[in-house]
Amino acid sequence: MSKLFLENAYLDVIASVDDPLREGLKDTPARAAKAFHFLTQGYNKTVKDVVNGALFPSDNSEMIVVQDIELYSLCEHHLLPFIGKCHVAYIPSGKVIGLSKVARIVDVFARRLQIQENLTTQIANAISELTAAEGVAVIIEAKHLCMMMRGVEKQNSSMKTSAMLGAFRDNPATRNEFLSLLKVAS
Ligand SMILES: Nc1nc2c(ncn2[C@@H]2O[C@H](COP(=O)(O)OP(=O)(O)OP(=O)(O)O)[C@@H](O)[C@H]2O)c(=O)[nH]1
Ligand SMILES: [Zn+2]
Repeated sequence: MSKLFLENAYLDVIASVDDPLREGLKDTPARAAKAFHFLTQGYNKTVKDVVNGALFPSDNSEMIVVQDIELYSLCEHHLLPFIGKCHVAYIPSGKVIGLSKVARIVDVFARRLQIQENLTTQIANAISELTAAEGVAVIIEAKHLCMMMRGVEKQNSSMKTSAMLGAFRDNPATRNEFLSLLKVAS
């Protein structure tokens, strides 16, 4: 989508409630277009690009947990933010992934228009495909502004979603180990 198209769209949005040419608002369409482009940058990225080949051979076959990855996304129903934390675990099978790349993969999918359930599954599937791990688990805990600052206006509820693949789905002991590791660290 062209930058100008987006700026004009924001101009119309602002004009529906205020004078878009008044001093305080005159640069807002350009700023808002830039911000929206940033918030949806995941559409311009692929997992392969962000991982940049950072997969390393390893004999380790124990659970690896990356916890409390901050997450900012936009709900596809209202275009309002949902904000929270993502926890990722995997059991490697011959290779491990660069630590920062786990967070980068989260952002590839979070920086799109999303519902939390699909975001969770997409992250898990991407890590599974990339690493061919024995198992992958993803948990997201998030608060949705569409439920807080409008609509039902509940300030304290949050949603937890999970995706469990491979050993995490098949083996309750593996799943429990992951859940207790999260508790120990929090
Ligand atoms: N399952 C799920 N629902 C979401 C997510 N983000 C927003 N929603 C919900 O999407 C639903 C859209 O419902 P609609 O009735 O079409 O829209 P609405 O009239 O704005 O609904 P209210 O929010 O209840 O005022 C709402 O229940 C939202 O809470 C998400 O990530 N997952
Ligand atoms: Zn919403």
